[in-house]
Amino acid sequence: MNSHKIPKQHLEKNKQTKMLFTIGEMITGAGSAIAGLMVAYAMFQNYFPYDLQKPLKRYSHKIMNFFYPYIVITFPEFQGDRFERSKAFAVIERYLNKNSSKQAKHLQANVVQDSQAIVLSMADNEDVTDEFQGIKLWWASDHFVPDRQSISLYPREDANRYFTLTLHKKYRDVITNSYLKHVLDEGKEITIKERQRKLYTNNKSDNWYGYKRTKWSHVIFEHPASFDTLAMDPNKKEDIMKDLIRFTEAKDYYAKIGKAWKRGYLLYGPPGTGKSTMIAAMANLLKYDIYDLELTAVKDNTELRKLLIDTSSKSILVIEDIDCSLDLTGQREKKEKKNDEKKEEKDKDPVKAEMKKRDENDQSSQVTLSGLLNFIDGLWSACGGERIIVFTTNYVDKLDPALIRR
Ligand SMILES: Nc1ncnc2c1ncn2[C@@H]1O[C@H](COP(=O)(O)OP(=O)(O)OP(=O)(O)O)[C@@H](O)[C@H]1O
Repeated sequence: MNSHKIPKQHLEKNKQTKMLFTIGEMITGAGSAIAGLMVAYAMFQNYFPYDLQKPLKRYSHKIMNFFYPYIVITFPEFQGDRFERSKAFAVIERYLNKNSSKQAKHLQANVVQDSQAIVLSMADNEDVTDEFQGIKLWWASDHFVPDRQSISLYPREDANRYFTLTLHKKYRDVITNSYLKHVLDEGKEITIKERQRKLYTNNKSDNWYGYKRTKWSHVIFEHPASFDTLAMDPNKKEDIMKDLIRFTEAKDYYAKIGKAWKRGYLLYGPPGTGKSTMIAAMANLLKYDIYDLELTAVKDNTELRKLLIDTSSKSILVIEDIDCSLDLTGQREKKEKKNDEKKEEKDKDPVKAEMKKRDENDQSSQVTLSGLLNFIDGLWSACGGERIIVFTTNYVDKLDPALIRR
């Protein structure tokens, strides 16, 4: 018997050709299936009664959901009246940044307000994976174009970006309870780290309302002072730095002992001995903003509270020259004395006394010591979270003991 042996090389080549053939067939098959589906969908849209389309779509969606084991959560970039960018979207963008810059091949570079660096985020149709407590999750970025044709002044009307998070049904609780909080916390942390730090000062309440309403005005904070350049006893310097760092890491401790996450410092000494420089060094060390509160521009305790509410966390609130800003140096006795004098004056010339009173009210701040103490240590002090309050004075002996005791 004659056996005709086919060479091995030939066999391999044949095999490859066959495989290519099968893949080719598969692609052609898939292509025609998709084309078929598209034709069917177009016919469905054109010929199926419009009123029946909606319920049919709803039911098919329900059936799909029953078999589909994943949950998809959408985070749109713009919500509500669409003029304000969703804070959650911005924070998620920052969070995903760390994964997307490694995993995604197509990135989008944005200059984000208040950020000192260019923010890279994944472009549309890109996706990245994340892992949380051993659970795998998928984030994707996309956009949709609204069907309605409307004229809008809004530049992004035609491109509504959104992120989707896909997870398995069985992890729903872990993800909604812990993972999303983790994403928001970490995203916020990154945002704060990369933000351009600011130096704020309070405006008079006449500017708080109307078109340009703002309680605080700001400039970019770029003071070069640091603990390295500060001339002071190295041990004291070390103590202060450690104390500051400990404070920033003590969120749980403050929560455990039931105290507001605050820390107060009183810097005192003759003019030009480095009090302001120390504050700048503190802000640079902790990467905090500074709110320089000009107490003489604050009318009363209510305004003081409003200003406090309007500050952000991770900031140093500075009240410089507290002895000059407010008459806290034995203010109570002085007031009594003044009241006696006023009574005498009123008896003599009531019109003149009233004029004087109005004038005084216009010029001087009505912020009281108790208002200030409430601001530092009372109920209102708890709002806003992580914050350091620094007072400076040239004359520590003149201060009311109630202020120093805190
Ligand atoms: N200990 C210090 N280390 C480094 N620089 C200092 C120190 N003390 C003072 N200076 C320098 O002296 C100048 C004045 O300091 P600074 O404004 O911080 O003093 P101050 O105590 O806040 O004064 P004031 O009470 O008038 O506000 C700054 O330019 C600062 O650089």
